[in-house]
Amino acid sequence: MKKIIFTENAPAPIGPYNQAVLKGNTLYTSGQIAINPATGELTTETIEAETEQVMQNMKAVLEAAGMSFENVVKTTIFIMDMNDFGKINTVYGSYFNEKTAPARETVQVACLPKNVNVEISMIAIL
Ligand SMILES: C=C(N)C(=O)O
Repeated sequence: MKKIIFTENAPAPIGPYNQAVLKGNTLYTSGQIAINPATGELTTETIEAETEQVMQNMKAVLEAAGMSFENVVKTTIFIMDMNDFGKINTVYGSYFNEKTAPARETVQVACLPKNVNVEISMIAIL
């Protein structure tokens, strides 16, 4: 049996998916984009601010499942421009201990929902 995770502290889904699904002790999150859940507006002033909003949204989803970034074992980062790689890494990296950071892949894509610049999904284990 799977458990649907929902929190108002992260943006509501903008399509036919849930913020996250817990199956057993494994949490599969949907990709988060930089929608501010308080306003419904995108945070895209800078790539750093955008990445920070994405990570804050993800933090809320993890917490709604009783987890934190410590529980994350794998992430995927989708970006529009590989030139942003360093700036995104700086913000993303501030959420993890370098020695215990999750596995990850980063891919540049042609387009993302709402024309954002970064989307991140995660897998976490209790
Ligand atoms: C934002 C998303 N996670 C989506 O559209 O799939």
